[in-house]
Amino acid sequence: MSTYTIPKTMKAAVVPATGADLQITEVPVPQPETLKPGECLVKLDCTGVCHTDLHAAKGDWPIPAKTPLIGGHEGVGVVVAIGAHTQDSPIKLGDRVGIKWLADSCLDCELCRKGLEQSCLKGRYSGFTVDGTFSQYVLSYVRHVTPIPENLGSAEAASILCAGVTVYRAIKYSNARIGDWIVLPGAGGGLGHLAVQYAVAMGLRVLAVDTGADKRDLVLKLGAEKWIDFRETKDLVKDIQAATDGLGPHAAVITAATSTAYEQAVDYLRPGGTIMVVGLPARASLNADIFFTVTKSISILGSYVGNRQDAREALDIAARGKVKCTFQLKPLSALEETYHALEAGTVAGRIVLDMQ
Ligand SMILES: NC(=O)c1ccc[n+]([C@@H]2O[C@H](COP(=O)([O-])OP(=O)(O)OC[C@H]3O[C@@H](n4cnc5c(N)ncnc54)[C@H](O)[C@@H]3O)[C@@H](O)[C@H]2O)c1
Ligand SMILES: [Zn+2]
Ligand SMILES: [Zn+2]
Repeated sequence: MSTYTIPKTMKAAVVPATGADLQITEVPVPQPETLKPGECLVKLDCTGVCHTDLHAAKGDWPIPAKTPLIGGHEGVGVVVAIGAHTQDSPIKLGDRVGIKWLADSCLDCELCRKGLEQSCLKGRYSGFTVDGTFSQYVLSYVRHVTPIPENLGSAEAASILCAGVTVYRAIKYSNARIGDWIVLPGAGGGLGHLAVQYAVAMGLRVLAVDTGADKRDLVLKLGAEKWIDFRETKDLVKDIQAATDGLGPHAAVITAATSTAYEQAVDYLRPGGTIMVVGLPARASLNADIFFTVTKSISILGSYVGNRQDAREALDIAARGKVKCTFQLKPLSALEETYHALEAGTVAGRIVLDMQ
């Protein structure tokens, strides 16, 4: 079902094989008459670039992405077609919606019913197991696209759909309460700079850890109270504890894409503290000292994006102006250079691609 004119081909960034260079090329647009019930076609305004897209293209994780792959999972656009015979669609033609990492799930298994739909065994992942948003149109699913609040621009909303919702949920489950200290290793990156703002909005005191003057200036402007440059400190544990009343932070939300950022978390956290495992470095395992994890009563929790409700809450907070993504808008042709910049750690905030 569509009242829009849909072209036969579109521009897309394709990863032909794991680890291969990106190709910007013309690919077929899924046509409205081929959509199954429950599927929809979204014409994208823009899409954020998450470090996850780079991990997927490089094959960093134990589960490989599909190939050829169109990556991307922070897309915002307009619904231009809905599959025939779709029952009770929560969205209509012309609605502005977001595409997040979890493209679809069964909504009927125990995990889905309990709100852990991102771990559904039938889950489909944008830019990983199904094609994502580095293209002008994307096929998605009416039950999982996220309505975008009217007063939030598409480019402003894009990175809330992955980076925002992920850190919002991680902070929510970190057990940190108003007035507590939270340390954010990776604070100057895409996830991290939003984490600073969600944490401040929740009344937490933020110690930001990252590197370089650009990221320092950004996180202090966004409300971090203290800053440590991980490349300059001689003793990270001592400096983090000194910055947080001598006892260490109550929680750590680790969004760095390197395993070194995890190494000393058990040592610097306050007894009773929580480590939120968010950053997904390549082929990494957590090495936590068991004796101190026990005697300091440390909780170590994995946190995986967020469910549909988390996405709506994270967007609502952004729409009310409490959290603003700091981004640079670039064309799709800048994706390759964006990957190099993420690898080099030189992106403060986010890069968002203009798909029009
Ligand atoms: N758990 C989830 O559901 C989830 C969701 C989205 C992204 N991620 C993962 O989160 C990670 C971050 O993604 P991003 O898009 O924000 O990446 P990014 O590259 O924008 O940010 C990472 C930041 O970490 C900093 N950093 C590197 N080493 C550090 C260290 N030792 N200490 C402190 N900071 C350090 C970098 O300078 C950079 O600013 C990626 O691994 C991504 O795959 C996880
Ligand atoms: Zn992401
Ligand atoms: Zn399910």
